[in-house]
Amino acid sequence: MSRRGGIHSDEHAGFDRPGRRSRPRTKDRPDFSDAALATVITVDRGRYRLRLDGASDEPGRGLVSATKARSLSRSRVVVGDRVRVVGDLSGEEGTLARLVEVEERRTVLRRTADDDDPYERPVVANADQLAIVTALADPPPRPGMIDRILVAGFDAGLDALLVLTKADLASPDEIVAAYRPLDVPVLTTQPGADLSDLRERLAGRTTVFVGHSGVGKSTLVNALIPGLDRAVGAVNATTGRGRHTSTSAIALQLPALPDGRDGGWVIDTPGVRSFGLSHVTPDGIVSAFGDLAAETGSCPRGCRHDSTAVDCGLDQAVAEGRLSPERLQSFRRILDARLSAETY
Ligand SMILES: Nc1nc2c(ncn2[C@@H]2O[C@H](COP(=O)(O)OP(=O)(O)OP(=O)(O)O)[C@@H](O)[C@H]2O)c(=O)[nH]1
Ligand SMILES: [Zn+2]
Repeated sequence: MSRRGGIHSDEHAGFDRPGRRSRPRTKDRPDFSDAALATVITVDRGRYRLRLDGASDEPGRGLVSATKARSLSRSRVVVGDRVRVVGDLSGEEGTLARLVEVEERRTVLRRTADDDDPYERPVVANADQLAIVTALADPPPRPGMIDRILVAGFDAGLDALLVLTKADLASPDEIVAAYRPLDVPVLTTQPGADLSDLRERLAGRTTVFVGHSGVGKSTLVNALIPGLDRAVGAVNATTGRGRHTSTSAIALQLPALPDGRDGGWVIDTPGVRSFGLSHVTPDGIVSAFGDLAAETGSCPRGCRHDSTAVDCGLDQAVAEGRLSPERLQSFRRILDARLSAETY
């Protein structure tokens, strides 16, 4: 993976002309290390909405709009990116700052449009956790989809969390049982539910919310952030924009916990229909599970660790009692989500 200007530019690797990349860059590149730091909270057709570091927590403070400097024209900047910004930082109506540098990403959640798409696209940068929001009914849960999103999250090194909505309509028991062997925490909600467990899980970290359209993700985000009115068509206090913002991801700050701790950030993403995984390798998934990864040392080269694999170290670990068969079975179900071409 090559780096340029502090950003992983791998997503467009296929388009890069060779001469450009080898150009020496340290000598004449301006030094922006003193420029203000900010986080990208929305991206809308070449306009970036940023929140400056150190701004007060009051809604609407420290927000500026920016465009990318020409030096970044070929780098993709996504929600969650940490950036350096110069120019007019007043945030006043009509002002436009200039985004000059993207800091190295801690994590990148990626997806491909579908499994045949050779170009992986970063979706969100620097998240800590991925919350998969699924309704227990209306629409019914799609375990294949949950698994695919989980795979992308594990591959990105994010912690996973399953949030089951509409618990007033159906029982969560089956899904809870399916994910227990993988140690994925499962929380349930319904109208009027106490969200303190969820708030606790979100506190102090950045969590990407991903889910199929109609599962109640906006309802949940609105419940977490009083006064937000997400996706009801009204102008949004945080972004100053209307309903169309729900077609792109947005970072939203959660209120502090009752004891004063930082509530964390949610990155709400638009309802997904598919989650292509062609960029994910079996070893990328295995590495999310330390105990399993430790057992793959004896696997033959190129082992896919799936149920058809021959001499896989994971089977040996079960045979020798170091790994529970349920955990291996659940892991392989996840792996199948990557290997199958199924999309939704
Ligand atoms: N019974 C029940 N209905 C819910 C619950 N949560 C949300 N709903 C309803 O489900 C429908 C979809 O909710 P939204 O919050 O718009 O779902 P979404 O996932 O944001 O969907 P998109 O906006 O299409 O991405 C609405 O009619 C909600 O009132 C719940 O816990 N129980
Ligand atoms: Zn193996």
